[in-house]
Amino acid sequence: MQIDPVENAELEAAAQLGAPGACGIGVRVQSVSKAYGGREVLKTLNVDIAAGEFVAIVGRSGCGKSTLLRLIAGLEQTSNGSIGFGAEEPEIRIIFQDSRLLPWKRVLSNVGLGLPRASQASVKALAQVGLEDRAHEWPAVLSGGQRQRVALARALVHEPELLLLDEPLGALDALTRIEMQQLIESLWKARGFTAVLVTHDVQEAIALADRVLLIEDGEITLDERISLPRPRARGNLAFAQLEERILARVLKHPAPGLDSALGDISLQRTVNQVGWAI
Ligand SMILES: Nc1ncnc2c1ncn2[C@@H]1O[C@H](COP(=O)(O)OP(=O)(O)OP(=O)(O)O)[C@@H](O)[C@H]1O
Repeated sequence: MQIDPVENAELEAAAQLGAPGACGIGVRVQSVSKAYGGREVLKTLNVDIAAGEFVAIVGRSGCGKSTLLRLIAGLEQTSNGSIGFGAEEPEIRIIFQDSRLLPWKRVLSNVGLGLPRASQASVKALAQVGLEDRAHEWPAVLSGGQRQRVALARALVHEPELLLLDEPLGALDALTRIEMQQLIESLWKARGFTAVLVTHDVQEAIALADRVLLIEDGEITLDERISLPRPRARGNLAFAQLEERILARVLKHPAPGLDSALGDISLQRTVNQVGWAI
């Protein structure tokens, strides 16, 4: 993975942004732009992510969320600007919407991919995602949610300092999705890594993140700090108001008054128990 190093002073600053996590690293995105074939997808983006912070990125389809994640992961190069980390050789892992497990390897071997041998660490990581009893099965017999748990274990086994999540729960049913959100939050709290989550689901972003970033027209146009106490009750009034406000912002409609907002919320909750997707 190719990482652009930042200057020492900047590294320290990035590492010290906000409350440092137990083993998270800071990220500094500085004047980053990305173009494909002359079409600019990201325009001079600037954002600092503190060590141990949980940041969610939302925005309409095609706005550049996954592109930013791939740039942070070092899977693609920026057209301009730089991305720096609070460590010289950061341990970065990325999880996608599909688990990308190797079908010819059993669950435990998938978790231990890249490690010299199936180790205690793989067993422990599998236990942390609640799948220790499925270690010797094939990925094909697991449910979609279980496969994503294995993908999570495969990332955790490397003790990531930065975990990038590209719509990892997008294909899951409503209940599994909420269970997975809780699992991700508990692992993040226990391990202290920095997390960057791309999601279409505003409710998911608010449930999990310390900050929600909105990308529009290749720029970050909203950087909202979420100060609700954790764990966050989705039915709570403050949660619902925030969700309404951010969604209105994403859709570029003015947020309605509180009364009508609450009416809409209860209606939409009945229709869609997961939350509002963009
Ligand atoms: N390798 C590529 N070559 C050309 N264009 C690309 C490439 N990767 C992404 N794009 C374009 O960049 C834009 C942003 O894509 P990106 O996948 O980052 O959007 P997104 O916000 O993650 O979308 P979605 O929510 O639908 O996944 C899109 O218009 C896409 O077609």
